[in-house]
Amino acid sequence: LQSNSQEEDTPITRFQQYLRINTAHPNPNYTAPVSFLLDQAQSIGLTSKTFEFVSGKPVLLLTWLGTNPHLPSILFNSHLDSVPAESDKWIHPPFSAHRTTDGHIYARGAQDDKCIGVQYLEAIRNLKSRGFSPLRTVHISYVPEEEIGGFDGMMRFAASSEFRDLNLGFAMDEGQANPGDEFRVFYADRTPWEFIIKAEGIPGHGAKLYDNSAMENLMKSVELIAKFRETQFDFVKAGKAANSEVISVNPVYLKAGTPSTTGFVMNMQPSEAEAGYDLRLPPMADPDVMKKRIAEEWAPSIRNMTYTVKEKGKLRDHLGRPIMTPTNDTNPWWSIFKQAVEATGGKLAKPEILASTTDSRYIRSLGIPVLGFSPMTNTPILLHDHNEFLKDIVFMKGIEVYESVITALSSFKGVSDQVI
Ligand SMILES: CSCC[C@H](NC=O)C(=O)O
Ligand SMILES: [Zn+2]
Ligand SMILES: [Zn+2]
Repeated sequence: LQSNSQEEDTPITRFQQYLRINTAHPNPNYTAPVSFLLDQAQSIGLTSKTFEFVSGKPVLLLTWLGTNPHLPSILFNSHLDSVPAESDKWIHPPFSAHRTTDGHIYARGAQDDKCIGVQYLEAIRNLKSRGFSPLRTVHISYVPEEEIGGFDGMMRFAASSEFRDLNLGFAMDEGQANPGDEFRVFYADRTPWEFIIKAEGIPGHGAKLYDNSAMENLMKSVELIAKFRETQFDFVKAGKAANSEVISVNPVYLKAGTPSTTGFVMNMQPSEAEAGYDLRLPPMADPDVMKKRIAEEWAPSIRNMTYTVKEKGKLRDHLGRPIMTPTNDTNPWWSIFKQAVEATGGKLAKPEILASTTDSRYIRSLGIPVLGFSPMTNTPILLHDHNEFLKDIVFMKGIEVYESVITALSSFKGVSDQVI
C-alpha cells in the first residue's frame, strides 16, 4: 500500500495533503486549508461560500443542492483547527502525514478531526460519480476555533442569519475512535466550566503556626474538591456510570508563593493562593446545585475564599430541556442514521454522551438534532495525544459509511404531518 509518488491523487493522498497543513493552535493557518478544500469542492462540483464572522477566522460552507431544496437540509460539520503537537515526542513528525508500510497515517488531526472533513468530500465525490442526486440539500461546514471553544467559529456561525437560512433538519459533527469493533455515536456533550478558586490570608513568617493562611485555606478546598472528584470517579470505577456521565473536576494549575530571583521566598507564607480546575457537567446535572456546593463548601467566604466560574456552554435549550439529541424512535433521523451504518455491515455501539465538548452544542441548543460520529473502529483513542494516527483502511471504510449515511439522510422524504 506504501507509496509516496507525487503523481498519485487518491482519497488517501488527499487526506495526507490536508493533514500536512499545520492548523495547530496557537497560530492555526486557516488560509491554506480553506483553499485546499475549495479546490476539492470545485473538482467535485459543490458550490461554496466563505464567511468571516471574525476577521481571519473563516467559516467555509460547501453545498450540494437537493432536488427539493424546500425540505430542511442536512449539515456535516468539522473543524479546521487542531491542538498543538510536541514534535520531538512523536515517532513521525506531526505534520508529515507519514504512512507506514502497514498503513498507519501519522498526523496531528488524523483522528481529530481532519478524517471526517475529507471523508465527507470523498463520499460525495463517489456518490456524484455514481449519478446519485440528493432529495434534500446537503451542506458541509468547516469551522475555525473549535479546539479553543468555538467562540469565534461555530458559536458565531450558529447565531447568524446565514445559518438560519440553511433551514437545517439534522446535523452531524465529530465523534471519537473506538479500540473495539463498533462505531461510537454521541447524542450530547458535557459542558465545560473554567473554575478558579482564590484564597487570601494574612502573610506570616514561614516558621509560624497560625490559622487561616491563604495556603491553608486553599489547600482545604483542594482536598474537598479532590474528595468530590473521587466520589464521582468511584461511580465510573464501579461500572455504574461512564466517564462522561459524571461530573469531572480536574486541577489544571496552582498559583501561589512570593517570587524571588531564584524561585520563591521560602520563609514567607503568602497572602494569596489560587487553583484552577477544568470542570465538566453532563447535560442532566443541575448547574445550580454545583454552584451552591462551590459557594458553600469549596470557596466559602468564611475561609476568605472567592471563586469565578466561566461557563463555556449551556446545559439547557430555550425550553429549559437538557441539550440532548434523542436516539430512539421519536427521532426519525436516528433510525435512518442507524440503518445506514448497519447497511455497510457496521455495528453501532450504545449511544453515549461525549466526555469532552464539541461545536455540536451550539447547533443542538438551537433545537436541531445532532449526532457526533467519527467512523473509526479498531482504533486507539489518540485525540490530543502524541502519535495520533489513523489506518488507511479505517479511513477508506469511513468513506463508505458516509456514502451510505449521506444517501439515506438526504433521501428522507419526511413524515407526512410534520416538516422535519
Ligand atoms: C471551552 S470549550 C473547549 C472545547 C474543547 N474541544 C475539544 O477538545 C474541549 O476542551 O472539550
Ligand atoms: Zn475535534
Ligand atoms: Zn480536539
